[in-house]
Amino acid sequence: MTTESPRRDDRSIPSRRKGPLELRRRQALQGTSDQHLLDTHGAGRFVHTDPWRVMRIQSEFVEGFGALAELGPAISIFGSARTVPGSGYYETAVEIGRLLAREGVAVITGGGPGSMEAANRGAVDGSGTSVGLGIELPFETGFNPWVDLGVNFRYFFARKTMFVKYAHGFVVLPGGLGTLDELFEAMVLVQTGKVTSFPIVLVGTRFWGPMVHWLRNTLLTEGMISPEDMDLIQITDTAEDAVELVLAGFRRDMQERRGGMFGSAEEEEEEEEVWSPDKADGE
Ligand SMILES: C/C(=C\CNc1ncnc2c1ncn2[C@@H]1O[C@H](COP(=O)(O)O)[C@@H](O)[C@H]1O)CO
Repeated sequence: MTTESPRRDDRSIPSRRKGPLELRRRQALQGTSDQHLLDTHGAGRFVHTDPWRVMRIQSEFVEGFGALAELGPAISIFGSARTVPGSGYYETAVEIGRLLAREGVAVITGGGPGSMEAANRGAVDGSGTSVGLGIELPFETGFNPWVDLGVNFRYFFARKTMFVKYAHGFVVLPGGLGTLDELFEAMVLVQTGKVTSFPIVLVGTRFWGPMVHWLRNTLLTEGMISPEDMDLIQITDTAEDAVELVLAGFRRDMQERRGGMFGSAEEEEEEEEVWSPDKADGE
């Protein structure tokens, strides 16, 4: 039995061109790169590959940097997503947001409910800039209504970079695992010199006291941290103190910078003498 060759233009045979290739039958049915890229009907397998993920991660950094570049001085405030309006912690967070706003300092939070909402609320109340860096979670919570500039992240690590990069310090209210994660990440960044002049203020001596006690009486006594690591955190009970402490570092920093730029020649010489690399080598 002889088989006739199909005609080149037989429309019943799937075919398409891809650059220099001409593809037919099953070869032609394996979607184009453009289709994979543009198809919005359901998540294609391709979007779950690691190279694709890298692009998404990159875009989170690009969008975050773009959105926050012009923010000016800012403080990140953390605390439980479960703090209820009217509670002491909630009201303290509102007050901290308000006082910072009145100092012309933007408030950055995780954009969620509880203490995040309270701090954003205070920032709006104080006519300041209220930022929320949201995180995509399995249970959608969305931004709290007091976020004026919201950026949503899929990846915790990209979001965490923004909390540190665009803030001059952290204020940490009582919270759970999310808050502890944010607190300890900041402590490690300061401890390892990845960020400098970065005050971390804990609010709530009753709540944080046992943790500070454990740091001192277990981690420090067992040699897991150095005595100076205990200086990474400061602790208070009032909104006023929290704002004073967190801005003291920032103000000192600004003064030092201004001193460096506008200080007297003697001061600059003195500074140079202290930090001379030759002197440091000789030590
Ligand atoms: C649990 C509930 C909502 C969760 N929504 C959140 N939205 C944004 N950011 C969040 C959310 N939950 C946790 N975070 C981050 O962690 C910190 C609070 O976590 P904790 O475990 O409650 O201490 C907070 O600073 C955020 O950055 C609805 O009840």
